Amino acid sequence: MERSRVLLEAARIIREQREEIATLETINNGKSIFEARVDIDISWQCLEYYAGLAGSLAGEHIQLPGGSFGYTRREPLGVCAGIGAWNYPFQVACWKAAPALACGNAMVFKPSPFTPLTVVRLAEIFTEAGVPKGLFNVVQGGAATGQFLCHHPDVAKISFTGSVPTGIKIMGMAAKGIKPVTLELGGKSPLIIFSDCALENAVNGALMANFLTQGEVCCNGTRVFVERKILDVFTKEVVKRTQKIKIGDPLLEDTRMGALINRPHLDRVQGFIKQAKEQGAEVLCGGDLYVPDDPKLKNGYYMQPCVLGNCTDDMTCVKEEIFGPVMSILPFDTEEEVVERANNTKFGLAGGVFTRDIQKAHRVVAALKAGMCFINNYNISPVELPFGGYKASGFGRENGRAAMEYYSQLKTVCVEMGDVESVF
Ligand SMILES: NC(=O)c1ccc[n+]([C@@H]2O[C@H](COP(=O)([O-])OP(=O)(O)OC[C@H]3O[C@@H](n4cnc5c(N)ncnc54)[C@H](O)[C@@H]3O)[C@@H](O)[C@H]2O)c1
Ligand SMILES: NCCCC=O
Repeated sequence: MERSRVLLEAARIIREQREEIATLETINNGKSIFEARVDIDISWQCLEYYAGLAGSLAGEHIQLPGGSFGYTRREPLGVCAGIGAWNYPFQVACWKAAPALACGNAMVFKPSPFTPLTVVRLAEIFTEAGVPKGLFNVVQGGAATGQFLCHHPDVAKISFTGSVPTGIKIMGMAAKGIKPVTLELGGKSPLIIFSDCALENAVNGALMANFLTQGEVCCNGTRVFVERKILDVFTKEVVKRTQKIKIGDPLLEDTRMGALINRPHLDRVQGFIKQAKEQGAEVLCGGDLYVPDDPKLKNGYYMQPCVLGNCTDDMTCVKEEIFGPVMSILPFDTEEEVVERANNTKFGLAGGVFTRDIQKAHRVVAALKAGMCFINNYNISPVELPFGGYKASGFGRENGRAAMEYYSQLKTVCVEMGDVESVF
């Protein structure tokens, strides 16, 4: 209950300072202030949620013959290392810190060197809220600092959010120390639009699935499978809406797409579009650099959100995570065919389906090999729901009750009520 009170106080301070933290996050990452506010809201909700669970950590009582019994205790792991990506800097830190602290652990958090700012504010807020000195710590740095944390003998667990190649290295380092690890990695998720969907919702869902945070979202539904019967009408509407997305200064109220994280990443995303064209995809809209009118923004890392048509499953843009505002549209004819194609990927983070047929919706998500599935919506993040991947997208879960298991360990106590019968 004491941990709960401190987390609730931290959540209250975040709510109170929402605007200031959101502004800092926009400067940190380049996402629109509109979205940064949502991220901050999800962050304080996460702290409130785990404040609610902190007092519920409990074990089991198990009866044994002759009045003996056993019981289990959920105990903290110790010092947990959190290593974060740059796309949701404050939110990722809260998704790790809240369950870690609720379970009684300490955390050392390393943000991405591209977004060092807001997690420092989180540490200050924890201190103001009453988190004891040294319980939540921030270290800045890149790969070398991350490696140091993973190898450190006092670190008991590693919770990592980032790319698959780095995830592989983290798992290797964790293996050397026999440390449990949570891996929240990348994706190339399918979004399946059946012809019996509510079209406007499906179009909204496709935009949500592709263009939040400049498309730099791990669970984005970037392979948009559309039933051929509605391919033209759906595509036309998606293109029309994509062209209306307001790009520019992320601190302006009406901006809905800000700047990508840095020049090399922007060049990488542009490279994927160039390759898509070479492989036969058609750019239906966007894809070019965007130069805002404001002269102070002219060297910013802006691009127009892009919709690709004429895509096939073997194209690089359909197989690899682009992590930018690029949607690939793929027609399909039957449910069986689309499920098979949707699952034909090394990733398994998320998936979505739009249909009015509720039986079909549940049948399809049951068949998807993905950890986070949406029916008739996409990319909302209720903190009550466990989030995490299948296959190369990682394992372990953040959010929901499930995360408590990943930040605690189970001790079993066996209690003898009779005499000891020795076999010797
Ligand atoms: N599944 C999820 O919840 C989730 C959420 C956000 C982002 N992501 C993924 O993250 C990726 C983008 O983020 P990124 O470019 O920051 O990823 P990244 O793997 O390059 O870096 C992630 C973090 O790991 C650190 N790091 C890099 N090399 C390291 C090493 N050898 N040892 C220890 N730490 C090291 C970085 O400094 C950074 O803090 C995308 O693939 C995206 O899908 C996943
Ligand atoms: N809504 C946050 C999703 C985290 C993945 O990038």
